[in-house]
Amino acid sequence: MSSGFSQRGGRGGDFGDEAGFRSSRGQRGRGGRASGVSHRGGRYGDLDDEESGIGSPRGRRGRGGRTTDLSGRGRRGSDLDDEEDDSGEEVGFRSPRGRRGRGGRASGLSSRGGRGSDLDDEEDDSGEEVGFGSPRGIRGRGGRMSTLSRRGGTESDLDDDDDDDDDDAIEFGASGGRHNRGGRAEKMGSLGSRRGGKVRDVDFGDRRSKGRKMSDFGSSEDDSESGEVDEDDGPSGFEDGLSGDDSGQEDFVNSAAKKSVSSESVEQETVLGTRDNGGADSYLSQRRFDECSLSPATLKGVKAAGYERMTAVQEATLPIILKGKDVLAKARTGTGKTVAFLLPAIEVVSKLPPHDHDKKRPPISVIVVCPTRELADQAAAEANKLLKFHPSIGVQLVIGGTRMALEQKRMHTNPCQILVATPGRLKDHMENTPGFATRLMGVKFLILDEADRLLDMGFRTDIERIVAALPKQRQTLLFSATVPDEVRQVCHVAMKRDLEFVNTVQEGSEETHSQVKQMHLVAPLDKQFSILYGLLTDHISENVDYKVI
Ligand SMILES: Nc1ncnc2c1ncn2[C@@H]1O[C@H](COP(=O)(O)OP(=O)(O)OP(=O)(O)O)[C@@H](O)[C@H]1O
Repeated sequence: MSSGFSQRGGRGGDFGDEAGFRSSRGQRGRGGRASGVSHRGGRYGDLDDEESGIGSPRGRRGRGGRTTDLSGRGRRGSDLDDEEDDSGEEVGFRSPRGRRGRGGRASGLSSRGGRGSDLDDEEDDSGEEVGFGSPRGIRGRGGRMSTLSRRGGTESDLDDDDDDDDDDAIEFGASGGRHNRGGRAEKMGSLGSRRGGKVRDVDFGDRRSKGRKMSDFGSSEDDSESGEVDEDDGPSGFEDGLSGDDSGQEDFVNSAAKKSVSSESVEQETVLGTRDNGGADSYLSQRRFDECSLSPATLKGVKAAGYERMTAVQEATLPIILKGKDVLAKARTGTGKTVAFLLPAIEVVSKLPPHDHDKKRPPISVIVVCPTRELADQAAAEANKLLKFHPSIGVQLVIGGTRMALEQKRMHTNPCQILVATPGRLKDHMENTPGFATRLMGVKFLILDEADRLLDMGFRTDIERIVAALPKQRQTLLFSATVPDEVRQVCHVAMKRDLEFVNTVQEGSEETHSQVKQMHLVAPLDKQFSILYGLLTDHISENVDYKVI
């Protein structure tokens, strides 16, 4: 699981005195184990932080902890003097678990692309006291406390016995949905099939309901012609289901989803605190992997990886992919896409005739193209995990930023059937690595992960070149969080006419999966950065697989 704090566009001060920020774990949460805070388009100014009592969400009284290197540019961006403050001012930051934290440990945050802020944590004598309350309503020492609504409410009530002046208030709320007082819940349920249209629509039932079968698969109707098509001869189901703008498409594909959503409302669990595991597996469907036609070795790998039940995306796409169909899956990040496309890919490779060892190198059978190195790295790691009981299948990673010669050597000495790559580097190998283009003639499976992002990042030409260099007789999967025109155009170029569109994103739903915990905070502008800093620091120190956006 990964997480990220998203602050798009660097909107920090829209709330006047009460400037709020909201975090959403994994919102378009790429970048994997990033060790940095990336501020897209946002700039932080220099912040003078009066006594910054940024405590741990766990509430350790982390006074005098490690200080910080807060800069991607190698400079010290933050000086936190965590001294005892006897001025009377106390900025408190309450733990989600109700314990008070002050001071707080800090560690190295890098600020990629953004400007590091200077945090001067000086004593302040203003007498201001700001408390950061617990969601459980336990009063923070010396500070205001927050009573946080547990049900999907993002607005926190700050009960301040002493002071009604909201200017100083720091609120901390949480929600599976933004500003979601009513507790909107993500739901999933039966997967309907648009017959003839090849547009599948995940009907979002109650994800949190227990013991109920949630997904039902409609049969895949597939009698249209196959084979790669020209750009002007697009996939038929695709045209049926996806013409027009994105919102229109969603209306089309989600009508069933809308119906079921309106009929049920689901109690939102507390999402404060990243380790409050209350609904940890709520994103899983009831369908188990062993109900799928996976080989015993693959199933053993799945089990060894700790997966038993499928996520919604896996449940919706796996059976179709295993039938050999091209699939365009609209799915959000962090929903289990990687496993969804790797398992069928592994199955395809495992069924291929054994490699003739007289030949120099086995052909590459699967190509996974990811937009970033981190994502590629994650996908390769996941593949290795799942391949535990397929010792003859190898995975290689080719990504920018590493020495090509090294990759060439590795590919030469370690034959691989599954290649995970970023587009630029893959193209480089196609053009410059002897024998590589020939090995690509064996490709049976092409996966374009996060296609919208690949295109956003300007990889369209590279993708088209890659597609053109691969055999036409292959299966192609395209996963994307959104399906704008450009993605559709790539589908036309790269996929078969009878592709199936599987939409696992509920119309109007948040971009982020409900399983991805979210919280928001309303704080005075001058405290925002220090609070964010404390949150991130704590999060990073406690979550090995953190992801920061
Ligand atoms: N069926 C499952 N059961 C339990 N955990 C799962 C399952 N499928 C995937 N996971 C875990 O969920 C997390 C997210 O999965 P994954 O990385 O595949 O999502 P993703 O949609 O590909 O995300 P990203 O866009 O960040 O790559 C991973 O830690 C993965 O190990």
